[in-house]
Amino acid sequence: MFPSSDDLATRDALKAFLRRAAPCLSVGLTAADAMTYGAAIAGLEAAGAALLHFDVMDGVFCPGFTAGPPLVAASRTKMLKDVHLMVADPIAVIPAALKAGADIVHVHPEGLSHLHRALAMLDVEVAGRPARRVLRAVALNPATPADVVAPVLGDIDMVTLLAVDPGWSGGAPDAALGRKVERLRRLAGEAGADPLIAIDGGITEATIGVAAGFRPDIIVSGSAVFKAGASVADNLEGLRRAAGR
Ligand SMILES: O=C(CO)[C@@H](O)[C@H](O)COP(=O)(O)O
Repeated sequence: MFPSSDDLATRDALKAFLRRAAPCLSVGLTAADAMTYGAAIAGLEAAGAALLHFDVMDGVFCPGFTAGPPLVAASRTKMLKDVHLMVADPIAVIPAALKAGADIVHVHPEGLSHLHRALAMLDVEVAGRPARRVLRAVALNPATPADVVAPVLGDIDMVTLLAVDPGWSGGAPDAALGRKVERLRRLAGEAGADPLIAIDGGITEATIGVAAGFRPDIIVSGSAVFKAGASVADNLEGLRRAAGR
């Protein structure tokens, strides 16, 4: 469900809250009908979703465009705002994402010259909420090795492994992704770090069991929640059941 004020007190408390719900679903709002985003958010809250995932696309880093920080700001919700910056210049977008109230911000290292700088920009309090810091996340494309995050494991709270290139669809969690999760766990252990691990892309009722088998803390799903035919509540329940929750 939703985090209590104790769960929100520190980054570690928030990570522990998300781990208690593992695999916690982060639901991609942009898969919903844009004319009904408000109703979609209300439906997710009623169905007990804890994380609302925003795919921010700029048409440069990935195909397609989405509304970005203005949509994050306009989305009034008790869910945590999980913002995935799929943009060519995250450093330019981070200030607006923070101002919009993001609780988690993902940056991609691919094409980014200054990953440390971007992560340092995320080391701030959540906009408008007291004494709580943003969770700093790095998202990796399927072809990007887990080792890329090794130098920054001490500076991040979460790593998201994509099963599909940003902006595309059709990927699915597979054995290679499982090996990448294991490699990430090993790197984190060596660094004395303990990031949340998320899997994103190609998640359906048929594939979520494979993803859950890799024991991630978070699984991102959009289309399988909003476009799978049944109601949002039933689709969420089906995903949770198939994930073994
Ligand atoms: O970020 C990406 C990659 O384009 C997506 O994986 C979405 O985050 C999830 O979308 P669905 O495939 O679940 O609709």
